[in-house]
Amino acid sequence: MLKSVAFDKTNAFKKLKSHHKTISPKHLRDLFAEDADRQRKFSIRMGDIFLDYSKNRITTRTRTYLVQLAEECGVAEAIEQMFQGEAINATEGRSVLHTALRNRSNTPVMVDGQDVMPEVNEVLEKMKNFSNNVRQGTWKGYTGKSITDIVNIGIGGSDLGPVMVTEALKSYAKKGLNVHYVSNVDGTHIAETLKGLNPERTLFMIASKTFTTQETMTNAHSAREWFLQSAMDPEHVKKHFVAISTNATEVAKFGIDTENMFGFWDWVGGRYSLWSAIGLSIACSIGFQNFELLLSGAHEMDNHFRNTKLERNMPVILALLGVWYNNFFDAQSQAILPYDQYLHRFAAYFQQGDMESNGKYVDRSGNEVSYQTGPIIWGEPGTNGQHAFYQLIHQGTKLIPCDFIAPANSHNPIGEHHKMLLSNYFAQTEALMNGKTLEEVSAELKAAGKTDAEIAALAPFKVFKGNKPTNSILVKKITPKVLGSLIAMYEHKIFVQGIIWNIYSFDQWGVELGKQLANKIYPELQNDWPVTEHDSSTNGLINQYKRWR
Ligand SMILES: O=P(O)(O)OC[C@H]1O[C@@H](O)[C@@H](O)[C@@H](O)[C@@H]1O
Repeated sequence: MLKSVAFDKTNAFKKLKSHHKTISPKHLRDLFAEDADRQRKFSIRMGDIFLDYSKNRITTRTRTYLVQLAEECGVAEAIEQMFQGEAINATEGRSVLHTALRNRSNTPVMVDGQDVMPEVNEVLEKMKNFSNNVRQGTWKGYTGKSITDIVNIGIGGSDLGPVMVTEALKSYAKKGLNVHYVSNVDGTHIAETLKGLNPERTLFMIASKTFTTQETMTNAHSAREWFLQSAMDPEHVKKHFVAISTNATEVAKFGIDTENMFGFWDWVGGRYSLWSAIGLSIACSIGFQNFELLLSGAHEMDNHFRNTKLERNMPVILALLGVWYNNFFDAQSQAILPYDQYLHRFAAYFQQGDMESNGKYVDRSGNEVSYQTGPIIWGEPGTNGQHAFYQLIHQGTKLIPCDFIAPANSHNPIGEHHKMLLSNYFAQTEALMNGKTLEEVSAELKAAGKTDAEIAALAPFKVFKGNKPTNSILVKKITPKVLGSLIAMYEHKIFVQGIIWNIYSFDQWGVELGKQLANKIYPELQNDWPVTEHDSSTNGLINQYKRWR
């Protein structure tokens, strides 16, 4: 069991609270001026990933206190408890072992006295054979033709991870094999996806841990109907539908041959499941060898996380910096800004990863917390974001800590593009840190020939206060291995923050209420009678809908 430590009652918290008073008036520019060695002190390299966290509002003393906070909150013990398969997801009574899915060293991982690695490897072997067959064209559809299109039907963790990785590794994708993702219960999603697809050459992957999720099952049934309009015979379903699930009974009920079912286990959380059979569409797209490299990259980060002392530990440091801004500077959000078009779904992926994990207000003792927990995660790829929302980051009133991610090498080294992209990447964190003073602005306006009166009128609008904290994560190239490490880095960051905030990061009860109410309202939409049993707003909306439909 994870111990419950009142985060805001720790000694380190108190120290940080008073230390914050000395740090908050300081400008990052001064912190750099005071210490020429700052980058060396505040950076970590692991393999092909370099984290520079020197542009944060910290000193070595801040780091010492933050590390003490992690120690007092039991981070090191919690890490071991997770890796060793303890049921740390207490409210669901489950272990949390996505790390076992990528345990390339194959050491035994025990759950309830049983080593899970043989089963993990068995499913990987099945994924390997299947993905090879699809890619080589030996898996045939009902008319003997090979597969050209895969449609993964899933939502939440059964969609976001596979989409993000497939997009991120598109340059490794097999030509002539297109992978599509359908998640939304809005019929438009499946209708638009199926337009132009040939049922003889389309393979559906129904990805759902529970195999009961309303959106996924509705889309899966519509896909089967679409398929049977051409194939006619339900016998053909088995050549075009596979399932990825923990629920064999429901899979069989749907009519999918359990031979074509890829299993995983309840100790894999949905939002941590891309490493399991949920990643089958990824393996088909980039090939199983590359999928294994993705696992290896994650495993490398797992080892770093498990074996590196806290102050040199990338996920731990990222987590502590997040806590620093969230709980001492009252920052509400955290931006993830990848300077890589292939990572265009990266922030969206970690929106679920982080917000579903740490969006909790009850601590591990069952009491309401008296401090802020998980931040709002958001972001878009640079440089698009620069021309959209960076204005607010630079000159708005909110403090937004940002992670800037970029590869040193592009998969598409066309002309000067990558150098331009990276010059923006470097420039933004520099600008956010230094800002631009009134003197600098005035001198610039003077040089441009403005009069003193014009300068006085215009200058205030052109001042940038700076002192905006950023992390720079520079990687060699977005390869499957590097991507695996990056994802695992963020996963563990979320874990550490959950431990420190004394909440349970691996359940998601907050998604249930809306589902329950939707199930109650659904039958009410079957007739034209006005509804009266809700509040006046909900009644009014439903009745307006009924009048208009
Ligand atoms: O994979 P299934 O069971 O369809 O769940 C899909 C998603 O459902 C949501 O309500 C959340 O609970 C997510 O964590 C989960 O990934």
